[in-house]
Amino acid sequence: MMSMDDQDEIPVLIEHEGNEPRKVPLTIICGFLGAGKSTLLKRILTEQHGFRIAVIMNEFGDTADIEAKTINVASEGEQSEEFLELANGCLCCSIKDTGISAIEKLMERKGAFDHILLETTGLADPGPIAALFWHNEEFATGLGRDISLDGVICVVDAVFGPQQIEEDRGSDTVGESLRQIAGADILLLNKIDLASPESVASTAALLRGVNPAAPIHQTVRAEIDVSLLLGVRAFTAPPAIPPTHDHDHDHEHKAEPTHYELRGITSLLVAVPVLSRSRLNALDEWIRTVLWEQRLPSDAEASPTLTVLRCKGLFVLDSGEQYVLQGVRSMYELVEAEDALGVPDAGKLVLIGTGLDARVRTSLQGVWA
Ligand SMILES: Nc1nc2c(ncn2[C@@H]2O[C@H](COP(=O)(O)OP(=O)(O)OP(=O)(O)O)[C@@H](O)[C@H]2O)c(=O)[nH]1
Repeated sequence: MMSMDDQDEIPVLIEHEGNEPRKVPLTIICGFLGAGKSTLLKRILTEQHGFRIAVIMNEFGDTADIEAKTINVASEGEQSEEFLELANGCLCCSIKDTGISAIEKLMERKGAFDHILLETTGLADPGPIAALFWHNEEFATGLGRDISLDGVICVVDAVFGPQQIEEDRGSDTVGESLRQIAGADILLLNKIDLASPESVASTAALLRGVNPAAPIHQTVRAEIDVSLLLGVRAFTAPPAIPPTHDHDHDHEHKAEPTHYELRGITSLLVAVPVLSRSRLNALDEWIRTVLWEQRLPSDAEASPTLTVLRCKGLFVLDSGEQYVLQGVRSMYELVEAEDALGVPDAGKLVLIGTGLDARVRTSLQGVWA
């Protein structure tokens, strides 16, 4: 498995693995500081929703007072993990050091739960964590082979979110809040009771501008049907990309003018016509060149501004087959859709990152022109 950090290795496309035993899906929760991650977890840990969820938190904090059936403490050297079995069937696990050992411990109890939620600390970039769980070879040979990444949820503060994004925009690099939004499969716009409807709408538009592929759920105290968050199979199912319209979806061209000029992060949503097999191969090569070499195939040199943080796509072949593209940074896979979704008459591709301008769109469209 590849990342841009492994400069020395030659990237290899992941092969489709075919039939394999059911894996436990894992969902990553990230979010802005104080946006409501703990509130969401507490809700999941206490509500009767019928899901047996194992939650991995950095610390129990004020959720430790939740009524627990049994408490198990496992200590190994300096590591210590605690497990709480909760009345609603959830299993709660605290991690104080690296997440992996806690997750491996948890997997020894496989059967006690059917979904894992992993909370990250505020303002952590979910990209590397998602990459870890997503076809990480080292991890995949251990207990982690039984885990599949279901999706990344980002909780955004409706009050301070815009300000946080504004601050990120002021920094020279792409800030963490933008990376979080860009890397999410689901966005929770929380605390909408504390913001005016106009402000909530403008923040939602801002989020859509950064990440047009993720549904946005507006919540108060993270109140949401848990089934909207889990089992989305963001990394194996065809992505629920909004329909493409005639007008451009580049951030620069968005209808909603926003005073948050999103420095750095842009998104490109392109309709892809029905492709022949050879065009799909050409598209694969285009994606590979952009993701791994940070250049357009027509350019000799890498572009310092061209970065793809996240990509998703659904491509339809003239044979009727459908292919799903999923990528986190320089890692991506292009596999035949597990269950073809009806017969869409065309495909689409979403790229989220930096430097995704009109030249990139033109170059991409040149693949099938
Ligand atoms: N009014 C209002 N308050 C909320 C809402 N959601 C969360 N809060 C409050 O906001 C504060 C922060 O919420 P947390 O759930 O702790 O946020 P967090 O993202 O876990 O915070 P960190 O872990 O510190 O990053 C708490 O006091 C919550 O009770 C909401 O929708 N409306």
